[in-house]
Amino acid sequence: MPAEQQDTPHYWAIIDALPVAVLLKDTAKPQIYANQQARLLLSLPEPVLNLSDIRLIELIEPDSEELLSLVQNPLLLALSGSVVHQQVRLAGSKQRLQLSSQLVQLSFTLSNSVLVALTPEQGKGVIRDSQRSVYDENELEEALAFDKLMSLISAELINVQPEQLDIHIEDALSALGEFCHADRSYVFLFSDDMQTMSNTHEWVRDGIASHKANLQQVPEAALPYFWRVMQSDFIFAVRDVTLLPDEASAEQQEFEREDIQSVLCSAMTNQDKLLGFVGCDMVARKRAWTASDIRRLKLVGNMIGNTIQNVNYRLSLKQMQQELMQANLELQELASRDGLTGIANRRQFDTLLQHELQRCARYQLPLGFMLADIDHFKQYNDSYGHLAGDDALKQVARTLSQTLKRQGELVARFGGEEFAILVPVSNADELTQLAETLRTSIEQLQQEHLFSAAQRLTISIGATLVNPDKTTNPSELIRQADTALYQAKAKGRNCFCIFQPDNLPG
Ligand SMILES: Nc1nc2c(ncn2[C@@H]2O[C@H](COP(=O)(O)OP(=O)(O)OP(=O)(O)O)[C@@H](O)[C@H]2O)c(=O)[nH]1
Repeated sequence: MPAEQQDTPHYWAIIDALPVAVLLKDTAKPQIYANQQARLLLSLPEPVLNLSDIRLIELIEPDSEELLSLVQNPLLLALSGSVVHQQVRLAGSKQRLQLSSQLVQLSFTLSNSVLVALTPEQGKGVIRDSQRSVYDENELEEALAFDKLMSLISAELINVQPEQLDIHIEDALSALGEFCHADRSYVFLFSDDMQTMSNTHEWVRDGIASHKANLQQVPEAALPYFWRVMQSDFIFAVRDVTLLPDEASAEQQEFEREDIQSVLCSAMTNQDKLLGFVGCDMVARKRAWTASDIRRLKLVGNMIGNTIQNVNYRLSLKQMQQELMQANLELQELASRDGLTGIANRRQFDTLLQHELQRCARYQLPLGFMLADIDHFKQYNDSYGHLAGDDALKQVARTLSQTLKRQGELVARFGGEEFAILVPVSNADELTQLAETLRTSIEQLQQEHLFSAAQRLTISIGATLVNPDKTTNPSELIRQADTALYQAKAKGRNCFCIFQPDNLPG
């Protein structure tokens, strides 16, 4: 086994004894080694650390006295492979420290290592550089331009409509690719069960091949090393993919297939859950990713991750609302139907009658109303049984409904074996014709009823025609139709009567 794959590098004894605080990380491995001086300076109990231990070290920007956020944390940036030279102060200490990092190719290792030295301000660090600021002038201008562009894109993303989301994400990716001088930039999302990842959005420089179509539902097993590093460090920064360790052979093959020389990916998270990642590839040449590249990538990743979450929340809220509305409609429908016959029930009828009376009063239209009642239904039940009675009710309901098909016509179960019928007729003749049609439609069913005069199932109908005004009372209409029905029963059944104001029951 090569030396750099063992738990502690064999050259460690030399670094451990240095009189300067040094952190060392092999870029291909998650562990970070702190030498004796670093352990003393940073109060670290163990020499082997991981990135989460480093996140706990609070650093302060000594001029502004501001606590450095995770995104600006120079220790994390340095250990992720960026070259950093920056003054910092440890929380709780007054001493200014010079934090300097360097990527080194140690002759006895295969991959790159990052050396981070923390030296007192006046001291001479082993890898201390000239006193240059983190950014040179060009970088500063680029950083400003990028930030301006991002604030424009993020403003548009705040209330982005779901159908516009892809365009805005692609804009952000193209800005990221251009400013990081990359050849490709992209977004991958993990499936909910974290078993696969899919390339959802991509930007490619002119002349560079796209691989998006082949990168759908890529299983964890296809890129195990990448998956592991991403889950533990939330960042995957590789300057030269040929220097990846042996355990990353699957990744090396995939990078080769896509002609990738350098790659940089940063996780998109929501409350510590990995949603996916945003990344950049170098195809034409290698690139030692800078602190600015990482900052940009994290910014774009956060922006896209938050927007996707936001759109998903809004979509699921909308879907929930629609489901609720649908359930409500179904409930309303259920509450307005008669359970046995399936036609409108009394409650629905009352609402519609009120509505029709008002409509006809407004437009000065006549309204016809009928009550239809099955003849000798008690005897039908008694002779053929209650279930046969139920079937007869269903059959009558279906026949009446099928006979009345015109707009505005309504048949409802009024109660027991009685049906209420609303018809927008224009005169008494029309009402008479309709009543006769309904009566014969039941008679023609030829449903046996030996205890009825016609020897078959029949109905009697009481009908009335009104010219409603604002004062017309629904119960008056019902009373009139009921009076006419009583007359039809008295006349011998299987017939209809139209209400006449002077025809009082007798
Ligand atoms: N099977 C069944 N019968 C019902 C239902 N609702 C009411 N009935 C029956 O309908 C019958 C109505 O009887 P009555 O009001 O005496 O009238 P009728 O026998 O039809 O006599 P006329 O109306 O005078 O011709 C009763 O026996 C009720 O039990 C129902 O949902 N199913």
